[in-house]
Amino acid sequence: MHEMKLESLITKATQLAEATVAVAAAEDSEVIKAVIQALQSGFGQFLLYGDEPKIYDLLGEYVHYVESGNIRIIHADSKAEAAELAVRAVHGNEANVLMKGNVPTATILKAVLHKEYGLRTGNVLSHVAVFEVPNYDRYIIVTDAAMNIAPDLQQKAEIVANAVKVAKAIGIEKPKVAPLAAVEVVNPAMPATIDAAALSLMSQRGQLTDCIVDGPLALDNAVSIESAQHKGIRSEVAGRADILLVPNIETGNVLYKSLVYFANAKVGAIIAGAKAPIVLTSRADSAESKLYSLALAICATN
Ligand SMILES: CCCC(=O)OP(=O)(O)O
Repeated sequence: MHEMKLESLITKATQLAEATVAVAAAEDSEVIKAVIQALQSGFGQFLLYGDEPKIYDLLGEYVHYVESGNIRIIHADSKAEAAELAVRAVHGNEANVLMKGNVPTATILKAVLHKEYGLRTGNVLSHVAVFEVPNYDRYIIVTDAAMNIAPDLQQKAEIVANAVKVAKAIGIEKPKVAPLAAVEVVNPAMPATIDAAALSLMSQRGQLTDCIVDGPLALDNAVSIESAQHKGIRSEVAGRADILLVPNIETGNVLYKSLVYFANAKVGAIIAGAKAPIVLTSRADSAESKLYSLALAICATN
């Protein structure tokens, strides 16, 4: 069984090669807290783009990190400009991790996808969120809550591949993947069930590697062995899923926020598949989640 505490990613991040993180719109108390906690834990160098006076104000007694060179502040007049400058820093190899600060997801993604200075590689970019859920014995990885609106089958296959790489980076060697739907049988009127069945066959035929995909599964029988047994579902994945592949962004975003707000889950989240990992949490997520996301990004760079 892999270590399933997000805290363990912080220890791992301190043991890996030094990373430089470009933060877009760093003028946010939770973002600054996460940056300080990362430096106190012993990982990361930070380029903070945004409203310089506000960032200085938020740093308060920790301004010595600017004097020591662990933090550099670069003023931007708007959130869009901060996003562009931070993305350009990664594009130009000044930084090897990008972080969303207090900027809407759409604004940072617009810069990430920019044709001239963006971070595309030709792969599908997708959001991967790793949850530590109270009273649950393993990480739950949800993909995609933030980037792909209504992925087709090919995009879903690439989203799975991105999530599998992240799972491996945190010690899950052969993750079990549940493509979620509202039911656990193929129903021609429900496209998510047809894609789930196709992905399962792709897994059996070796078109999706380093993982076991089986679905469609509904959320209950993906994560609860009791539910799977009760419903008589025979599957290697049922009740033991590591990765939940959601059919669309609405399902993913609602599941992400349900886990945080109703289940008190902790999360670390990034976008994978770009030139560099992108720390991408909700603006409203805690400093702790942003810290775990930074650690996850650093684990994913190595
Ligand atoms: C789940 C991360 C994407 C998201 O919903 O971000 P915001 O809450 O900042 O819009």
